Amino acid sequence: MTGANDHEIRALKAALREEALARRDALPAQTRARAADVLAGHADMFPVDATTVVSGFWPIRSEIDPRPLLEALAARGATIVLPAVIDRRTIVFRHYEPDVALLEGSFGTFAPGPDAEPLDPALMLMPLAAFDDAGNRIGYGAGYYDRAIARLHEAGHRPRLVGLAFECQRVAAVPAQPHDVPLDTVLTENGLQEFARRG
Ligand SMILES: Nc1nc2c(c(=O)[nH]1)N(C=O)[C@@H](CNc1ccc(C(=O)N[C@@H](CCC(=O)O)C(=O)O)cc1)CN2
Ligand SMILES: Nc1ncnc2c1ncn2[C@@H]1O[C@H](COP(=O)(O)OP(=O)(O)OP(=O)(O)O)[C@@H](O)[C@H]1O
Repeated sequence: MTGANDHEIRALKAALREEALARRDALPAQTRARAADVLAGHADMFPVDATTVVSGFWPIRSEIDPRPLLEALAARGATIVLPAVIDRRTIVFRHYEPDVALLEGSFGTFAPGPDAEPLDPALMLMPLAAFDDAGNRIGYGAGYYDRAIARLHEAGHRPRLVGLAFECQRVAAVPAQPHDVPLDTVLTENGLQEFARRG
């Protein structure tokens, strides 16, 4: 890929991100609360048991709230982990237990501290800014998730990637770059959508 093309893709992604986040920010409280409940109502669609490590996230800004869904999965025995930013390029996933205090990290995120056990998720419930009908996603632009997934792939793991989002974050097409790892599934207030599994 040429430098100019890459530059154009980045600019297009930035514009799509900004527009989708503005739509997400504008959602009324009732829509958000209902969406969180709808997500939790789909917990049975995920094959988890007491051996499954599931990554969630502690919602920031206007992100959809995955916590009721995480609680439902934990009730079925799943181990929940949350992303912790450890440097400008890296997130690790740390064991989340409801009674342990979360520490505030970069960008207003909250995560378990360094005493919490790091674990690799088999099911990743991922935040996103925008997504399309092929499962391409855009995050906040830091590349944390894309790098974390690349690392898991290198270690021989193929976690199932599930984006959690509002329908207003759906766009016609996300221009994918070589490092972008597409979603297997997206779950919105309208339900689950499976994408063709690649690789
Ligand atoms: N809830 C939640 N937790 C998460 C993430 C996430 O997307 N959501 N992350 C997913 O990676 C990691 C944190 N990464 C983040 C990266 C950037 C921004 C952010 O708000 N960026 C600013 C730009 C900052 C700058 O570059 O100056 C922005 O978008 O305006 C937030 C989180 C780990 N934890
Ligand atoms: N596997 C990777 N190895 C090295 N750099 C990467 C990798 N994945 C992403 N990056 C870098 O991270 C930066 C941000 O990428 P991108 O715009 O795709 O982020 P994003 O999808 O919005 O973020 P995220 O994946 O954290 O949600 C880019 O400069 C990209 O080159």
